[in-house]
Amino acid sequence: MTDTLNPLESAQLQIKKACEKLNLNPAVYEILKQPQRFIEISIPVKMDDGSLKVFKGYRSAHNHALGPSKGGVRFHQSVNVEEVKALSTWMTLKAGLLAIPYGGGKGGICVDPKKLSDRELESLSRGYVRGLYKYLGERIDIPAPDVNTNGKIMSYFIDEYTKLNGDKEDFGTFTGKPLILGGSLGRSEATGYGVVITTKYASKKIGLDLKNAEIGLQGFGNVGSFTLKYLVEEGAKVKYLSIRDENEECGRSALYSEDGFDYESLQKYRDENKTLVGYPKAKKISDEEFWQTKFDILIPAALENIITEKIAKNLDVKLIAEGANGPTTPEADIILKEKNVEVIPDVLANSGGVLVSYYEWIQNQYGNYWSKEEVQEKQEKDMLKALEGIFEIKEEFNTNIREASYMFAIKRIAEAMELRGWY
Ligand SMILES: NC(=O)C1=CN([C@@H]2O[C@H](COP(=O)(O)OP(=O)(O)OC[C@H]3O[C@@H](n4cnc5c(N)ncnc54)[C@H](OP(=O)(O)O)[C@@H]3O)[C@@H](O)[C@H]2O)C=CC1
Ligand SMILES: O=C(O)CCC(=O)C(=O)O
Repeated sequence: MTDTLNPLESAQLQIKKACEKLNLNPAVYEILKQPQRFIEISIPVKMDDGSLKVFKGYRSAHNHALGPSKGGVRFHQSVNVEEVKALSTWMTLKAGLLAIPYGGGKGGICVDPKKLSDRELESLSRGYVRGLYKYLGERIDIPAPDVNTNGKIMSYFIDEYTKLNGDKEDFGTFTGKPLILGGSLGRSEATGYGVVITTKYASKKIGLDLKNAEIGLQGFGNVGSFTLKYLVEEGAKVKYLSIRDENEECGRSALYSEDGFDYESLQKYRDENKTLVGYPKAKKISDEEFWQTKFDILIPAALENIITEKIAKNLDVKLIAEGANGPTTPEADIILKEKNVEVIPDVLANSGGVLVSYYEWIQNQYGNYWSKEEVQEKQEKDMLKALEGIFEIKEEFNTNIREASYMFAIKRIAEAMELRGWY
């Protein structure tokens, strides 16, 4: 069997299985298998050397049964149509399982932003909004950060959007903004914090002691870094970290620290060097050694299709928490199931990001801002509610966490679609 590596097919397969298990009207799957709206744009950018480059941009609004579309914008050289569609599908499920009033959205630009100057990046970001602004809005479609985008990009987005939208300062049209532009405390931390909430919950369910667990993490960006920070706050140690390493043929290597990594020190090194390659307080190990390590918990928090069939066959792990979107291929997922590895799926594990984006959107509507403690307390409460509902379904249907999460989310989305007369 070869890995298909198509994230949209993978999302469709998972939805189909959940719909069948719930014995839903086949119309539910027919509606959910494709986005309701998909837009492709070309963005011309005048480069610093005087030349012109045209970049491809996309925005997918998967399903608006529960409310406006919501989801991040990714700047990466591998962004493509299928990927954006799949990512928007997963967003619909995240909103469904958290019971927040959104549909799924996602966007991206096919670009390696590390190769652009600050001016080129700003021009590209503004071009993205110029191409799409008619389809964005706090009641239509609400973008946020994802891979290689951040509060600075959201600031360009909001500024360009406001200019094109008759100077209406609808700050709720974008989330993940800097605090001064209506961002929420706790949003930067939210996805990693949520990964830790779900990991702690699932570890307890399967009798794993987080404090003594052997933990491997991949990625030290927004999600990976805060996952590490909050794991350490829980008293856990992360000793293995898989990183991007362009000196290696496979593009990756890993770091090993006997005493466990320290968040501040990694962050400082990465800020100064723009990479973790050469981090002095750890031993470099190969990508191969990383995947051959016996882990209790493995947290992929970088990109999709990382855990392939080949990797899954050799993995020795008890629990996987998918911090990234789509890190496990469908074939690998079958193998993990056969090996009784528990997997907290992306739609649950990393749903803390969109949850706190929702809080940001609420705060923008009221112009009234919450403390970080209030945000995190509410995040924990809302995520525990979803976890409890999902684990009830897991037990009732004797299934795994991925399928139970899909079923829990789809039940709510299907009900909304039926009430709206869509089937
Ligand atoms: N940000 C959010 O709120 C949310 C993000 N997600 C998902 O989480 C994942 C990570 O997103 P986010 O943290 O925001 O993105 P970032 O761009 O902040 O970080 C990505 C990280 O992955 C690393 N990386 C890239 N390629 C590889 C590789 N081949 N091997 C190992 N590490 C690699 C990057 O390293 P380097 O810095 O060296 O390039 C970086 O540390 C994505 O799948 C995203 O969709 C899901 C929900 C919400
Ligand atoms: O905060 C958001 O709306 C975006 C979150 C996101 O893109 C994701 O969960 O993948």
